[in-house]
This record gives sequence, structure tokens and C-alpha cells, in this order.
Amino acid sequence: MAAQIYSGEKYASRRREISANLAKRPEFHDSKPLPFMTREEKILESSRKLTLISKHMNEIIDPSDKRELYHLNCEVLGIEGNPMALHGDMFIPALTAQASDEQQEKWLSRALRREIIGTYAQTELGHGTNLRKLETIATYDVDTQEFVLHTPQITALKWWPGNLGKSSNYAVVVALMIIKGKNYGPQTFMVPLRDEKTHQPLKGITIGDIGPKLAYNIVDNGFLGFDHYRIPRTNLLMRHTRVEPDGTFVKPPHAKINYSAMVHVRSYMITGQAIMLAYALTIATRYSSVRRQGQIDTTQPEVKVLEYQTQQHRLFPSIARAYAFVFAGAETVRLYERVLQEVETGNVSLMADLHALTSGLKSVVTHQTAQGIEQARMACGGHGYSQASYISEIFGVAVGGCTYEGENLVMLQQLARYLVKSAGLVQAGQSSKLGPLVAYLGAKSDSTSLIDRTPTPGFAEYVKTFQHIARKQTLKAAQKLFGFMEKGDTREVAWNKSTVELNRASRLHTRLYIVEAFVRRVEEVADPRLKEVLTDLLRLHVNYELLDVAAYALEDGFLSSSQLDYIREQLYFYLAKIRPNAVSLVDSWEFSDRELRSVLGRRDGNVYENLFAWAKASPLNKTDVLPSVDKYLKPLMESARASKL
Ligand SMILES: CCCCCCCCCC/C=C\CCC/C=C/C(=O)SCCNC(=O)CCNC(=O)[C@H](O)C(C)(C)COP(=O)(O)OP(=O)(O)OC[C@H]1O[C@@H](n2cnc3c(N)ncnc32)[C@H](O)[C@@H]1OP(=O)(O)O
Ligand SMILES: Cc1cc2nc3c(=O)[nH]c(=O)nc-3n(C[C@H](O)[C@H](O)[C@H](O)COP(=O)(O)OP(=O)(O)OC[C@H]3O[C@@H](n4cnc5c(N)ncnc54)[C@H](O)[C@@H]3O)c2cc1C
Repeated sequence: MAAQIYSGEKYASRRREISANLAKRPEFHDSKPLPFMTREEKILESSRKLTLISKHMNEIIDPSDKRELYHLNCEVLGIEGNPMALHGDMFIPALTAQASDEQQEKWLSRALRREIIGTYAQTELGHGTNLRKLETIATYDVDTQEFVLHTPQITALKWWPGNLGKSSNYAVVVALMIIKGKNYGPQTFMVPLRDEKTHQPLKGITIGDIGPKLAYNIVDNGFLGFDHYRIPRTNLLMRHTRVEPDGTFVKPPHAKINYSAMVHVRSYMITGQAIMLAYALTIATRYSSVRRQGQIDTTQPEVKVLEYQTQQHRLFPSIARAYAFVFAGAETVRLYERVLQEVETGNVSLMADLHALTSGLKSVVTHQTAQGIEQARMACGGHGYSQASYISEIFGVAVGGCTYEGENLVMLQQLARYLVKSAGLVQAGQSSKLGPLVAYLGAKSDSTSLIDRTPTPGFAEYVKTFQHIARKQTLKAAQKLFGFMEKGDTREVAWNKSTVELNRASRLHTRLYIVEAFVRRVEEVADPRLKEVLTDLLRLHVNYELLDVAAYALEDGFLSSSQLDYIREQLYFYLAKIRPNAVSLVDSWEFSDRELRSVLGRRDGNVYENLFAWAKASPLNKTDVLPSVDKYLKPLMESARASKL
């Protein structure tokens, strides 16, 4: 099953080898539990381990393999980030996609050797979503052939970029490019921030950390201001865009080609989110198979809480989602790598499809992942609330994904633009022009679903039902938009009046895509035993997801209430059928205890002993009487007693 999750036996077994290798190297392990460390201690500890990784990487992984590097990072550094997180996640991808060959020779090679540390500085105090209104400006000075970077007011300060505050000495900075008074929109520049020897900020640079956050606190998200800071013309990233010495602007083959580092993260983060969801579910499912509380049959002993239908309903649909997300994530990574290659040859035709797909997936997956992790925390009762479970940290890191790389409700609108265009083609009788991701919009719907009406062993009837719902909502929302415009609203005003409905269409389209990705993968499985278990999980998934959106199919009679009853019964049937495999389904992700960092979710299942040892190790328990008690509480009690006398 691990080979299914990790897209092949080769990587699944490499993960095992890497974990086994690390198990023998205590210097790579956390020196104490992360929740017992201050932020400063965590950053120091993470930097120590990062240095070890850099030194010994070649002995443990193939450094050219992104997945092996990711696994090494998960095991050693963990999810709370590290001082070079953005270096790998965005700085290198930005240089790879946007720097010319000559620039790559100069900077990418140094970045890959870790001679320099970089980040991606785009968001500002005043603007993150609306990139066209960024306020940092890069004005071209023809005489010196330099760009002058400047922060004209406080809202123009770069704010949020990861590892900007303290760790990075370079950044790919996004600024509005002004040449001879003309605004050429957001462009990307390679900018030195700190002296390479002393690490002191360079003259003209104001820089620092933005302070503690909900989670992800090993990362020094930072602020950055420029005071008429000059960089050479050749620091504009020039793979696709160019500015000649005389200030002539050479347009890229696609207007949004500079957004590639964001698309990179959106494509990869689907897998990252699936893994974090699977972390929380591994912890909660293992714990639920140890925790005994209450009885189902009063003549029998107390049961494991995993026997309760409510507990199964709380956890198993999310287990199915984690599998669905990892399968969909593998597809987005393949598409991203393909688009990257095609763009190299000048073919930008798939950029819009990739952007639409990843915008929708990013939004739905992060939202459902956060929901699933929070349910996993609650499934652990009181112990879920303790940082010993580590679920609160996993939640904090994962939920950041709802915001970064484009706020979810904004990114759903990006997909909606694509859907509305497609609906326009359908309306104009040009369905043959629809791309493969939206071809279903042009198909004719049956009048009713055949779920429970016809014996179909596969998933075709479910897929058709999801397609019907997504099609109906897309066409309806587009119609609403067109209707407002026909009545005289500008497109922008009409758009704003339709966005709740448009975003619903985007979610339904994305949920359909996730179901289809799951079906595609299960159909490929050759081993009959694995196929059976995955088919059960997929059955659970389609029934759960369909119930969640059933209102759309009930309102036009596509599904009847008796069909809904059937879907419910199927859901309950598959909850019970999956129960014996539940622990194996989470164990199949093969997370080591080091990687999970959860006292509650350890493989040995010795929950109570482990919790007690953890509590005893708490720094508060080093002494029996705390200084705060000596200083305040004792005098308080003493004076209360004295006043009573
Ligand atoms: C190896 C195994 C697993 C690995 C797992 C790894 C996990 C990694 C996890 C990393 C974890 C933590 C890192 C966190 C780092 C966070 C970083 C950041 O947050 S960086 C900042 C991100 N900021 C944003 O995302 C801003 C969001 N805003 C935008 O993207 C834009 O402003 C947008 C798209 C909302 C609007 O842009 P704009 O105003 O320029 O465009 P329009 O709306 O007018 O659209 C015009 C037209 O262009 C199309 N378009 C837009 N973007 C793109 C694109 N990227 N590609 C292609 N086309 C694009 C848009 O759809 C319109 O098309 P049209 O045909 O006209 O409809
Ligand atoms: C953990 C984390 C890491 C980050 N790392 C980086 C980084 O490395 N580099 C970097 O540059 N940035 C980074 N960011 C910033 C991040 O990309 C932005 O915060 C994000 O894109 C959202 O933008 P915003 O903050 O401007 O939100 P806003 O746009 O201000 O959102 C506020 C509200 O307004 C709504 N809204 C905004 N515009 C519209 C619209 N057009 N239509 C409808 N509703 C709208 C949103 O839906 C939301 O509800 C990070 C953020 C976080 C949380």
C-alpha cells in the first residue's frame, strides 16, 4: 500500500532506507521534544540539524531527488519549518523557471550548493492578493543601467516572506517595474539583502522578523524595506522577460509567466497537505484503537473508541480524503513538471489549465485538510488538546495553506474564471473546444441518477452524478453572472454579485476532479487485495462526498430521497467494512515516530506510559516549587490567611 501512496515501490522503499539510516544517527534527532523549546531554541536546533543535513546529505539521499529530500526534511526538520524552507520551496524554483541561463550560472548553482540562502519576497503589509497593486517599485535608471528599489510608504514594506527576517541573504523580490514613467506590472528581481561575510543588512535595506504566528514558528517570516536601493539591470530575472540597456521592454510569451514560483508551490503543496492530514489521522486512529471507554454491549468490557460508529464517521472519510489528495497531488506534480518543460520550448498553452486546476485543488484540499485535522484532534478527547498529541501544531501548519499561495476564496475565483469561459463555450454551442478538464460541461446529463437503479460494479454512476452537480452549478452561476451583465452591470460588479455561487461551482468542479483522480488510481491497481481495500475506501469516499453535496442533486430531482437513503446505508456499510483495516490504512503511510513527533500516536501504542513520561519531562516539573509560587502565590495565600486572623 505504501507503494500506492508514494507512486511506486522504488520511492516507498527509499523512504524506508532513509528512515532506517536516520534511526542509527542520533545527532539527526530532536535533542528534546519541540513543544518544550522556546522559539529561539527551536530555530537554533533546526539550524544545527540543517547544517548536519547539508554536510551528510549525500550519504543518506540522492540530493537530486526532490522526494527523497522532502522525506529527509520531514524526518529530521519536521513540519514547523526550517531556516531554509523557502530556499527550496520558492527561491530555487523561481530561479529555475525565471532566471536566464547566464543568471542561473551565476546564482542558481550557488543556491543549489547552499553558498547563499534565499527566499521569495512578494507579499506586502498592504497587499498580498492583488499583485497588480503592490507598492514596492523598481524604477529603471537608463543612465546607470540600474533598477532603484524603493518602499514609498509603510504599506509597501514586504511582509510575510518566509526566512526573510533573519536567515536569508538574498531574495527574489517582486516589485512593480517602472521604465520611463510606464508601469510594467509585477516583475521578479534577484536582490542581495545582507553582506555575504558578516550577514549584516546591506545599506538601504531594513529587515527583520514579523514575530510569532499561529504555528510554523521555526520560519522567520520577515519584513523588508528598500531606501532607493540600487541593483544592476541584469538582476531582473530574464528567462522570459527582458529589459534592454536602453529601457526597451521585451514581453514574455505569457503575461503570468512570472507567477511560476507560486504555481510550483500550489502544485506540490497538495501532497504536503495530504501528508499532514495523514499524520493527524495516524495519531488519532492509533490512539482510538488503544483508548477504551464505554460499552456497546453492557455485558462486555469497555470497547476501543474506534468501535463507535461516530468515531469511524469522524475519522474514516478523512482517511479516504488523505488517499484521494495524495493521488490528486501526484497528478498535479506531473502536470507542473510537464508545463515547466513545455514553457522551456515556448509552449505556454497548458499554463491556464494548470493554474485553474491548482487554484481549485489548493483551496479545497487545504480547507478539508484543516477540517480533518481538527476532527482528528477532537477524536483524541482531552489528550488531543495536549501538545503531546502534536495535532495542534500539525493543524497550525496545515491551516496556513488556506492563506498562503493565494487566499482560498480568491483562488476559487481564479478557477471560476476558467469555468465561466468554458460555460460560455457551451452556451455558444462550441463544446468541442472544451479542454479535457472541463469536457463534461458540454455533455448532456441524464434526467436522473442511476445510483441504486442499475447494477453497476464500478464508479460510473457516482462520477456521472458528481459531473451533473458540477455542470449544473457552473452553468447556473455563469448564467447568474451573464444575467447581471445583461441588466447593465459591469463585468466586475456582476462578478462580485455572483462570487458565492461561482466559488460553489469551483468547489464542486474540484471535488469531482478529486473523485476522478481516486477512481483513476484504483483502476490502475493490479494486486487484488490492495484493489479491494482501496475500492472500499473509494466507496466510502464517493458516498460520503455525495451526501455532503446532495442538496444540489435533490433540488432538481436528479437524486431521489430513496437514493439518498441508499447512499447513507452504503456509507455506514463501508465504515464498518473499513474498521478492521483502519490502523493498517494509516500505518501504510509508514511514518516513523521521529517524523510524527507525537507521544499519543507512537507505533508502540503505550499511550499512558508515554504520556506520563512526557509530563514528567515538562520543564515545569524540574522543581517542586516554581519561582512564581515563591514570589506571588505564597505571599498571596499568606496575606489572605493573615487577614483572616
Ligand atoms: C516532493 C513531495 C512533496 C512536496 C510537498 C511540498 C510542500 C510545500 C509546502 C510549502 C510550505 C510552505 C511554504 C509557504 C510559502 C508561501 C509563500 C507565499 O505565500 S508566496 C505569495 C503568494 N501570493 C499569492 O498567491 C497571491 C495571490 N494572488 C495572485 O496569484 C494573483 O494576484 C491573482 C491570480 C489572484 C490575480 O492576478 P492578476 O490580477 O495578475 O490577474 P487577473 O485576475 O486579472 O487574471 C488575468 C488572467 O491571468 C490568469 N492567471 C493568473 N495567474 C495565473 C497563473 N499563475 N498562470 C496562468 N494564468 C494566470 C487569470 O486566470 C486570468 O486569466 P483569464 O483568461 O483572463 O481569465
Ligand atoms: C504561513 C504563511 C507563509 C507565507 N509565506 C509567504 C512568502 O514566503 N512569501 C510571500 O510573499 N508571502 C507569503 N505569505 C503571504 C501570503 O501569500 C498572503 O498572506 C496571502 O496571499 C493572502 O493575501 P493577504 O494577506 O493580502 O490577504 P487579503 O487579500 O487581505 O485577504 C483578506 C480577506 O479578503 C478577501 N479578499 C481579498 N481579495 C478579494 C477579492 N478580490 N475578492 C474577494 N475576496 C477578497 C480574502 O478572501 C480574505 O477573506 C505567507 C503567509 C502565511 C500565512
